[in-house]
Amino acid sequence: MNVDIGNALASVASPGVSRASLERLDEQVADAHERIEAGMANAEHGYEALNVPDRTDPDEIRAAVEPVADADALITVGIGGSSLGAATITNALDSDTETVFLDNVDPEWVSRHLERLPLADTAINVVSRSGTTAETLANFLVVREAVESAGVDWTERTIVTTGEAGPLRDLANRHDLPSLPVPDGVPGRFSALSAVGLVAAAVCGHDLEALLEGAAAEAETLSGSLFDCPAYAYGATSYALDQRGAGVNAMMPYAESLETAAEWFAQLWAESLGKDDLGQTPVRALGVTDQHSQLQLYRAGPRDKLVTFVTAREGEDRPIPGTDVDDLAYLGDATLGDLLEAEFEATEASLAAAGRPNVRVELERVDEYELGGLLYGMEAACVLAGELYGVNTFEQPAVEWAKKATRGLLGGGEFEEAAAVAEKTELRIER
Ligand SMILES: O=P(O)(O)OC[C@H]1O[C@](O)(CO)[C@@H](O)[C@@H]1O
Repeated sequence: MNVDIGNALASVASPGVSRASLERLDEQVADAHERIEAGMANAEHGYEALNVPDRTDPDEIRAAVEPVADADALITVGIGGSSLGAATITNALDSDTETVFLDNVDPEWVSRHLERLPLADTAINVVSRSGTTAETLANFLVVREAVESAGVDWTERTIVTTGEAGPLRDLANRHDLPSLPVPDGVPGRFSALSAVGLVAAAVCGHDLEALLEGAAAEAETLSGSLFDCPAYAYGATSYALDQRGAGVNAMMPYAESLETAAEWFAQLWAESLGKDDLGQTPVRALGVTDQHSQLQLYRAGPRDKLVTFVTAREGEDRPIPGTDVDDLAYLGDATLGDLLEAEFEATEASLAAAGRPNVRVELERVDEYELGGLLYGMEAACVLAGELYGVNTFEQPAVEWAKKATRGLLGGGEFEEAAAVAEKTELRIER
């Protein structure tokens, strides 16, 4: 990925970061890079995430999915990092395999999917690092029951990706299921380029080597200066803008195929940096669509936002037919791609004209190689930002309270968190 941080400079935007400030910050980037390099070299927890492309074996993944490689449909049962990386990749690329990501426990939504999928020709990709995530286990049990009710042997349709121990590992061993390990020392949100994200890509027939080559090429750009490394430039600029008041980061890809990438980024950024009362709030947005909804706030609301545009320089195009509507005649000589690009450039310029900071992340096109670079680049940007914030980038303790409360509410043990639920302060306004 390439980045253009020109519209984040203080000469353009407020908040903005001066070139001199970036040069001073670059000293911290150099120190952070040394820590990152050492962490990678020692396979330290978290930093190991940036070694994943070197550690992932595409042949091992393809061998595991071979029994279901011809599936017409794929259900991935996982949540957070155990779903969003896979969804980012498969939702961005064309495939004949229909993909469904059960990463919520909304009963109507789950039932609708199970009723319409060809379960006899559906692969089941169960992913959980811990193997204990309630939503994933609950959805797996529901999917297994539905598949059995359809007269299908679920053990012939299921692949498991999980840790060395836990209920899912036990299940895989007990039923001799094809299974893959999750990478040691890699938090789920950083594991898109491991089996966690690539099993789904393999079932869909995507080029795993290209994904990993794109990531590896991005890894080669990691250096001791933000001025030589797009990922560090993005991470450092986002951090610097947050320090100057841009506490929100709207991730706004100008490609439908990258909509899920914004959702993946939101977990990566929020769960890694949201600690010690610090962190920048990611907002999922989409161009051109959100020009007709959120742009008003981005351009004229509080000066508390960075907008991150992600664009692809090349892509399939389609002409706009001529029209006899005079006011729209100018469209008749254009293509949809021309319109998309013009709207992106106009929106980028409209924010700059209003002094609203924005950064452009550029891909050549949306393919496996570029996706691998984007995923790796944003992971590296996040690791660097975590170093600059001085937070523990790779843990997520704040999510545990609600898990305990949930278990308590469902009779899974005595948890004071569950008791707190009953003590809710109420002020009900009823119809
Ligand atoms: O892969 P697991 O262990 O099921 O966890 C799923 C997700 O839940 C979290 O642990 C947060 O609860 C995320 O960090 C993780 O990606």
